[in-house]
Amino acid sequence: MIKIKQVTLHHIVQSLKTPFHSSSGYVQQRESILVEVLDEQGVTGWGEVVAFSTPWYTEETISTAFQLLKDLFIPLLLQHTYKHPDELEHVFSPFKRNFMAKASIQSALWDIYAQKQNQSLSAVLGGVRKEIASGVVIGLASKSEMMTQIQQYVDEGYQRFKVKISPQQDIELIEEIRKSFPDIPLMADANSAYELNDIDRLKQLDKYKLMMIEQPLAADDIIDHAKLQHQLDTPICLDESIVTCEDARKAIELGSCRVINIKPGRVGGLTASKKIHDLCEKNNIPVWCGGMIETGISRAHNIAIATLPNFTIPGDISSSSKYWEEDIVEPEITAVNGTIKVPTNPGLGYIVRKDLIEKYRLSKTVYTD
Ligand SMILES: O=C(O)CCC(=O)C1=CC=C[C@@H](O)[C@@H]1C(=O)O
Ligand SMILES: [Mg+2]
Repeated sequence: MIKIKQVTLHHIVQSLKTPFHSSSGYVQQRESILVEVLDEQGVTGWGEVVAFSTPWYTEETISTAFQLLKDLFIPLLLQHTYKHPDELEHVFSPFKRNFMAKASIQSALWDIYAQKQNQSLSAVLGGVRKEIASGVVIGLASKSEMMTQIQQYVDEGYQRFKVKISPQQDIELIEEIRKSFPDIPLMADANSAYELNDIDRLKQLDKYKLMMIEQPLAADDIIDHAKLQHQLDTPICLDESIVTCEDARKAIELGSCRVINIKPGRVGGLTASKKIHDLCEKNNIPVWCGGMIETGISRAHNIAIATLPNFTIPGDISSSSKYWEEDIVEPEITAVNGTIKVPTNPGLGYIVRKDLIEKYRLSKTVYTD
């Protein structure tokens, strides 16, 4: 049984090495809340709130998550005892959405649970891979900067390249990339920058052998995504549209996508990620793990979930050094020749560096039962 006796929220901020642009948002200073959970037997688990400072990706923010953790989710966590982290889903279920806040606690509980089983997080989740293929994201920038970055990441050995697109920069960009890199595994992420009216424009992308187009239309529009998918050869991958397992079921049933991007934070944690994974597997929909410009803590959770069998496409899990001068885990996460080794030691498998947390910390708040 797991009984939690203390939760500490570390609110930190780090500068990205280079600012990150997508069609819907921009990040330079990355705020995060690191969630340190301690059980009665002295085992510590770590989670991370991956919401951004403003609601440009989904509606949650660092402040909304902080508020709800403090007022609701931490007091609830402290009230119960747990045989398994899945039980938290039920404890939090009376409260709608706010999945990134919920996921941060649940991930920490998974970390504790794995340590108590003396197994890696990957093993307790049912992972089957010893290493995962690493992909990389190229944010919106000038065409020439994006080309330079792609070359750099090709040289580093990454196995999949995702470029951000928008109606202002799409066909010509992809055309130019394909001229220089005819065969790289390439995909485009639009972060909802298009409307169904843009169908002719999107159809023009079919000739570039993209692995998929991610989230072309609005997050709440799986009907139009289905109409679009029926007319496109290129598979659609849904990101923002899938926040629950039910969303995934409906999108699959309607034919709104042929691939799903799972981000544990977006869907409420590792338990929900596993459920969506299983549903997709049954329906022959491959999945991959997205990224949230996160620290090594959330990256470690992502690595663990990406070892499940239906994560067959390289995701957005890249080296810590892509964004950070120094990551707050040791060893840092490193893709070597486009591959990340999955840690085998109990729990997360990385040591969290409290010295660095202190260095980047804006505030620390402790809650006890
Ligand atoms: O973490 C990474 O390396 C990539 C992150 C990334 O591409 C995204 C994070 C958050 C919002 C988006 O702009 C984008 C995505 O939609 O996947
Ligand atoms: Mg996306």
